[in-house]
Amino acid sequence: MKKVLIPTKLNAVARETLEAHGGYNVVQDESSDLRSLASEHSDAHALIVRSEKVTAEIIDAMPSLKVVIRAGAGYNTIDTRYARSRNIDVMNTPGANANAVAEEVIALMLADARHVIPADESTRSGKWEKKNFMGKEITGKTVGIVGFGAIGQLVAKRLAGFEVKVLAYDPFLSAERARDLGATSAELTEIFEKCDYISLHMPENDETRGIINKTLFARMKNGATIINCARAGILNEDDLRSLKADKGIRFLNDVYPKDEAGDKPIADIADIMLPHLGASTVEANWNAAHRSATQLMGYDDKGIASYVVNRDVPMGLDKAYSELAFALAHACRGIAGGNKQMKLIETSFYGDLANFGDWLLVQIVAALSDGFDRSLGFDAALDYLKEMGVEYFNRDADTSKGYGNSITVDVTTSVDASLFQRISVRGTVAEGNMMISRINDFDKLYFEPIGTCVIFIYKDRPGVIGQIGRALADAGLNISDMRNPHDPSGENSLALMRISEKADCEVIDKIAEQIDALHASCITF
Ligand SMILES: NC(=O)c1ccc[n+]([C@@H]2O[C@H](COP(=O)([O-])OP(=O)(O)OC[C@H]3O[C@@H](n4cnc5c(N)ncnc54)[C@H](O)[C@@H]3O)[C@@H](O)[C@H]2O)c1
Ligand SMILES: O=C(O)CC[C@@H](O)C(=O)O
Repeated sequence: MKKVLIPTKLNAVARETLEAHGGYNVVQDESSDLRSLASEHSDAHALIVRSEKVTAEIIDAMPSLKVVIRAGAGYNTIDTRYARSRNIDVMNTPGANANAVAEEVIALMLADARHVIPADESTRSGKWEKKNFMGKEITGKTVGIVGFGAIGQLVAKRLAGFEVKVLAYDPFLSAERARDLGATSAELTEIFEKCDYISLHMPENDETRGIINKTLFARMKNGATIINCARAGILNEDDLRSLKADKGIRFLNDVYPKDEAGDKPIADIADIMLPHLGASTVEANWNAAHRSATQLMGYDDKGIASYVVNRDVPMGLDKAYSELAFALAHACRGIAGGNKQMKLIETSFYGDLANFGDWLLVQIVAALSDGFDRSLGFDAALDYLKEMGVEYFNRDADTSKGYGNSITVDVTTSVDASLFQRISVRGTVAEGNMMISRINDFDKLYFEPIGTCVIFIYKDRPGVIGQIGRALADAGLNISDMRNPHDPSGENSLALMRISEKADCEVIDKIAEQIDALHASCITF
C-alpha cells in the first residue's frame, strides 16, 4: 500500500477515489501542521496539497516521497527545484478551479462597480446614503486580460454577456487564436492604456515577478480598475501605492505573499480584499480533489506524466511521444505476460524521435518494470537493465520505411529455459492521439491504446468474432472499438478489442479455450 498524505481541506472525493483503487493508504488531516505531519508520515509516497508551503525541509522529512500534487493551478508554493534534485515529481491540476476564479473576478467587478460592500455596511448601520453610492456599469467596457490561459479565457467567455471588448496579452497567444476565443491580442502596454478593467491571470515565476509596475500603472486610464486573483508577487504594490490616488485607480485583490491571518500591508490600497477565495467553491474543490486522485493513479499505474511541471521533457519533443513509448512497452509486457523473464529489449526510433532515444528508453524501461524509477534517467535505466540481466539494443532507424515519427519496441522474454518469445509493437501519434500501428505481423492497426483491451490470436476461420462478442456480452462486457486483420500468411487472425470494463482473467481464459486461441491477453492502458 502506498501512503498518501493530504494535509489540507480538500474534498473527500480525493481520499475516497484513492481508497476505492485499493492500493493506497490515505491520511487526511487538515488541522495539524504540515511539518509535524511530514515527520509523523515520513513513509508517504505522495503528498497532495493546496496552498501549503512545501519546502526543502518538508521534502527531506519524507524520504520515500515520489510525487507532490498541487490540487490547483499555481505551484509557486512548492520548491520544485529542490523536489527535482531529490527525483520527486511535482504536478498541478490545471484548469480544475478555473471557472471558480473567473466567477470571482466578475463578482469583484460587480461588487466594486455597485459599491455592494460599503452600501451594505452603511444601510445595515441604519444610514440611507443612496447619493454616495452612484455606481457604474460593466456592459460595453474594455477589459484587458493578462495571461490568457484557463482562467483568462473563461473570464472572457463569462463576460461575453456584458458585451465587453476583450484585449488579451499572453506571450503564447497568436492573433488568430485570440480571435477564436473572442478576444483581440494586444501588447501589455496597450492593455494598460486602453482598458477600463485589467485582470491578471499569469503564473508567478522568475519572469513575471514584479512585472506589473509603475510604468504600466502610469499608463492606466483615470478611474480604471486592476484585479489581481493570480499571485501577489506579480504586482509591485509600492508602485501602485505611489500612483493610485492621483489616477483614481481601483484595486481588487485576492492574493497575498502568505496565506495567513494578520495585518495586510496592501490594506491601504486595496478597495476590496478577499482571503484567497478564488478556488474556494464546492465545485472547484471537488474538481481539484478528483483530478489530484485520478492523476496520482494514472501516474503510478500507467506512468502518465503529462501534468508534471518540474521534469523537463527535452526541447523539441512532444510529450505525447513519451507517453507513446510507455504505452508500447506496456503493451509488450501485457502481451508477453507480466511474469515472464525479459531477456532482450530492442528499439527503433524513427524520424525526429531518433534524437530522443535516451529519454524514450527511460519511459520504456519504466513501463516494463515496476522496480525502475523513471526519474533516475538514462544511465540509471541502462544500469538497471544490466543488473536485471536484460540486453538492450537500439537499431538505427531505417528512414526509407517512411514511418514518420514512430517507435518500435521489441521485447524478447524467456518462455522456458530454451524457448524465447519476441513481441514487437510499433506506434505513432496522430492528431495528438497515440496509435498502435503494428503488433508482431499484424500491421496497419491504428488502434488507440487507452482503456482496457483484449487481444486474441487464432487460426483464421469464419464465426470466431461472433463467438468472442457473444462471450464478452454474456460477461456484461461491451466492445467499443475493434480491429480484426489477418497476418500476411492469411493463416492467423488478430482480434484486438477495447471493452467497456476490466475483464476478469477467467472470462478471457474461457474465450481462449472456446476459440482455441493461439494467444489471449487483456491489457489496461
Ligand atoms: N486566486 C486563486 O485562488 C487562484 C486559483 C487558481 C489559479 N490562480 C493563479 O492564476 C494563475 C493562472 O491560472 P490558470 O489556471 O489560468 O493557468 P494557465 O497555465 O492555464 O494560464 C496561465 C497563462 O499565463 C500565460 N503567461 C505566462 N507568462 C506570462 C507573462 N509573462 N505574461 C502574460 N501571460 C503569461 C501562459 O502562457 C498561460 O497561458 C495560476 O498560475 C495561479 O497562480 C489563482
Ligand atoms: O487551493 C486554493 O484555495 C487556492 C488555489 C489557487 O491559488 C491555485 O493556484 O490553484
